[in-house]
Amino acid sequence: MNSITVVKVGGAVVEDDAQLTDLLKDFSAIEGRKVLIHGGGRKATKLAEKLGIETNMVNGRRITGKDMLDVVTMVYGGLINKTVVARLQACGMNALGLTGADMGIIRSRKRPLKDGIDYGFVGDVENTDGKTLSMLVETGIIPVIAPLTHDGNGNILNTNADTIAAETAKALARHYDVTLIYCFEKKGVLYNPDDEDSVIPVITREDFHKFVEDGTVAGGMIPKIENALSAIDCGVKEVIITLAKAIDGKHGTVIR
Ligand SMILES: Nc1ncnc2c1ncn2[C@@H]1O[C@H](COP(=O)(O)OP(=O)(O)O)[C@@H](O)[C@H]1O
Ligand SMILES: CC(=O)N[C@@H](CCC(=O)OP(=O)(O)O)C(=O)O
Repeated sequence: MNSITVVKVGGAVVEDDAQLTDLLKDFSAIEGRKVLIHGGGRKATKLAEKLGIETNMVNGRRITGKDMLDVVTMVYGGLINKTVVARLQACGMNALGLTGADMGIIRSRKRPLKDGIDYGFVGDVENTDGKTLSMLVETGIIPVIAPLTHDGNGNILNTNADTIAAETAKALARHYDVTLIYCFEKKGVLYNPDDEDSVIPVITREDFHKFVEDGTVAGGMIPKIENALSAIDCGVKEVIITLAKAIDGKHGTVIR
């Protein structure tokens, strides 16, 4: 099987222009087939605040009312996605910006009430079209995917970018040997959040449960590792969580 690299870049990097430019240069240098998934939660929160729309996050997921849905559609599908595509084109990469609605690549279902919480216009992924993505990739296109999905009835839904990355990697695993790299602003999953160099080299499902229990892993890192583990369970060959400046696959935390 041919190989493919799926890179997910998080909100803190997307928000910082210099970091984003560096990451896109490094992403351009990755050899072979590749796909980029971007987040942008922090940018959406800032724009929403300017517009007087309050942000509420529950378990790392944004409660997405109608006004917030408009904000995230503009920020993820427009501002960030198109900026990233333009920058990649400048690096000589034939990038194509997509949301999950484009070519119907990621279909989702509006999340039902969970523990009495109404997440609003948030989508749980039901199906990802790896065949169409691989067709694009095989013609030399580099898909750049925003964290937006559609329900097949004309509605855009907001979906966590780490989940989009895992689901995309899983769908591509039927066609390729997939390496999934989650990059963010830290060197990996850390034993001690105050010690930047305390990178945990390998995390298994067993370690993960232990780290959640003792508080080593918290906040947004919990769903990120859950997504990483689910990708491994579904045939993704390798998952790495690492610093945006170190996406060469040789650094960070390996999820097994
Ligand atoms: N053990 C840990 N190691 C590294 N980061 C951790 C850890 N536990 C919690 N975190 C937090 O998780 C955050 C990453 O999750 P999140 O903000 O959702 O990332 P992203 O922006 O890439 O989606 C880090 O910024 C950090 O604050
Ligand atoms: C439903 C949900 O929570 N969606 C996320 C999508 C963006 C995202 O995941 O961005 P980061 O990777 O920068 O965190 C949100 O709106 O924050």
